[in-house]
Amino acid sequence: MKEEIFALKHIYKRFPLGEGEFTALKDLSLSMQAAEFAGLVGPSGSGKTTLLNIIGGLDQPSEGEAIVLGQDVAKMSAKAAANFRNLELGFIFQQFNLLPVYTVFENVEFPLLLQKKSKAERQKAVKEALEWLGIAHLANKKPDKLSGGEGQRVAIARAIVKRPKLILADEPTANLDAANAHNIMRLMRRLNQELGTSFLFSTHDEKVMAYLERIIHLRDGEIEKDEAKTPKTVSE
Ligand SMILES: Nc1ncnc2c1ncn2[C@@H]1O[C@H](COP(=O)(O)OP(=O)(O)OP(=O)(O)O)[C@@H](O)[C@H]1O
Repeated sequence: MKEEIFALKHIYKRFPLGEGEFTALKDLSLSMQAAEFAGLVGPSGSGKTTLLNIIGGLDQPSEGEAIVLGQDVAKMSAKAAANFRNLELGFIFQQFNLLPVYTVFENVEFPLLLQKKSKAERQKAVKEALEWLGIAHLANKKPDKLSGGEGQRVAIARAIVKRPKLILADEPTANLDAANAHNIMRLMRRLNQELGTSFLFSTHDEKVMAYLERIIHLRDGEIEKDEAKTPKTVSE
């Protein structure tokens, strides 16, 4: 049997709006199995980021059940959710979110410090992650000395260094040119296939969609279509 990565049931998310409220997610149910490479697509405001935030324990649903890696993120305290994110999940954002005063090595090491790993474990894991992404030679550079493609590789190394089962990637190619966007997608697909890491993207980018094997179309906070497709292969 395949391992379930998350299962959302009848999720509603309401935000206060003026005197009333705005419903950003409406009775949404969705699940994902281990090693899937999937994406949320849909018009601006359709609820993609809101949904990623709920799965990532960054926000809580107003109603419904959200089990992520066996844990009920809808009922966690803020502290428990932060701990869960540090231990279990990888995040990749369009702005990379690297810490400017630290080197590439230190940026990638950071999640392992939060996990209180020993120095020897940290060094081994960071070295492996940098090698995986082909950026070992950048270890001592500061983020402001990196190109966009290099910066996003560092962000991916930071996300995979703790070997999470699930990586959430919100518009990861938005700040990259076409060649870098393809390179980054190929790398993530390789990580997905070789390490078995599940990825859930939020994207408007056709280049990202080409690599996905499942596309979940959102509209006005609901799933309009959940489509399996044949992805572009990494060698294309
Ligand atoms: N904190 C908030 N307070 C009020 N409304 C919010 C909040 N966060 C999101 N919304 C609203 O919920 C809806 C969904 O937003 P969300 O950011 O999830 O959309 P999206 O599909 O990710 O859009 P984009 O593609 O532009 O990033 C939008 O109408 C947005 O204005």
